[in-house]
Amino acid sequence: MKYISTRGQAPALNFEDVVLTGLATDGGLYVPETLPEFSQEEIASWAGLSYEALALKIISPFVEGEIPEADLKRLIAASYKTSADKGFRHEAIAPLVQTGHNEWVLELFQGPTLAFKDFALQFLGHLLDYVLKKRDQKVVIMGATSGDTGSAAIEGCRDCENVDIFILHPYQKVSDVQRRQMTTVLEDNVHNIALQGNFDDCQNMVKASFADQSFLPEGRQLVAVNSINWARIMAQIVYYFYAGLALGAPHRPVSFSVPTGNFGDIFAGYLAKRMGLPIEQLVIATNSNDILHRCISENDHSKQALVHSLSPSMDIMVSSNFERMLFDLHGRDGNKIGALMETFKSEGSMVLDDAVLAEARALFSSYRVGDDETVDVIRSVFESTEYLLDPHTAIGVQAARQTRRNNSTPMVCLATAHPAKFPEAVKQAGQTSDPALPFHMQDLFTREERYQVIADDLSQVQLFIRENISG
Ligand SMILES: Cc1ncc(COP(=O)(O)O)c(C=O)c1O
Ligand SMILES: N[C@@H](CCOP(=O)(O)O)C(=O)O
Repeated sequence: MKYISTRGQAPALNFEDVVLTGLATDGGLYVPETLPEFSQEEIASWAGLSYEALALKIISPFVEGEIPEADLKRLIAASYKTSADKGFRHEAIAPLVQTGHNEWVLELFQGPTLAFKDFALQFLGHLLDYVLKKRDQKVVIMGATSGDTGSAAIEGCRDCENVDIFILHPYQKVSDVQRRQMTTVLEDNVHNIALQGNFDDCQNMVKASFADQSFLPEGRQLVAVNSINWARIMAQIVYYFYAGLALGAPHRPVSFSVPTGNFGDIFAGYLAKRMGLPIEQLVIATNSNDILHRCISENDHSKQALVHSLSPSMDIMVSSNFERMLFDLHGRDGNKIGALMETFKSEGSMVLDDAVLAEARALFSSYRVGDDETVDVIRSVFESTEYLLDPHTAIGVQAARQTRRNNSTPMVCLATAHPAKFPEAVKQAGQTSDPALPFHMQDLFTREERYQVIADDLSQVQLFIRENISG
């Protein structure tokens, strides 16, 4: 399988090189040159497979010719093991819970750091360890987080011998639980930077560093743990198939509502559809940082000031993976995407052609949910079902309810995080005590923290990284 850049000017790469490369040299993102497609019969034959067995079916074609099946099987088994602390806390790995008429919540927060990021980052950690040992290579991971990617990446990579990991989070703009999940990991190869800026500033800094890596010591290269890394998206495709099969696909269609920020998760859903899963509706659910909702509903893809919300992990204005979507919507014309992204960078906005917009609207519904509505949904779902949603999941549930076209098709709302990560929103929704953290995190607030506050200044951040890379 070859991978090509969305901007058409970078060399095509194989899977392992794509995993280690992050951003393409032309600033684009890597996507598979061709997408595997599964027949309805083949998908039907997967009914009842375990999560690991299904992951093997879906991931195999993407790594064919590079990772032998026995090795891939081992990586997958290590990534999706059940355990009370370092693994998934539910036998089903991604269990479904019914919250309304033909409405389901897919619990993607059963992993070690309580967010959907564990699905891809547990796998990426094992994959990197495997590839780097094979190549006898050391790398530097640099990642940006609005709260969840950071801890999942640290958890996934803390035991990788050949990795130094540097995670940038926006100072004082992630929840206390999220920050402590990252900053209480004290291994020598783990470094947390609290950047005096917002998530977009963190992400810009990461992208700028990928574009010019001359600040690194000789022989080191940056590796991405954000969803610019293709392996992240690939691993996330699996749970769409898993939920769809559990609800009767491919014999009946299924819909998904996805709390959206960087557009990685819903892009994985779009790919699942193209690979053969009969998905009827894909809902982009945003908080008040609603550039994607405005784009789909009004053709207004313009940057606005980033607002700090009760769903901080989705406080994102520039959604990296939308570029991958635009690439497909523009007939995979890299030159067009290069020009479009340049316009967006220089003018802060872009307008889609009528045909492109029409196709985007055929593929996606969208809805924006502000903080008050988020709190109301957490409260009302709890009152009717005693099920406690986290604020991001609540946005997905509300967007599903507001945009749903067909009640006879199961609607799956992706539960992207555990409510214990966001006690503030939960309290505002009328809960009198904080949701309990799982057993392995009960001492989180007594653990020692280590992090560095740094100004929103590229050279200061790069200096910190350079000085802290292991020898
Ligand atoms: C809890 C949670 N929900 C939703 C999202 C949005 O996912 P994506 O960035 O893949 O759109 C994120 C992070 O991005 C998140 O951490
Ligand atoms: N919500 C994310 C933001 C980064 O998104 P990613 O999927 O590109 O890693 C977070 O929690 O950090």
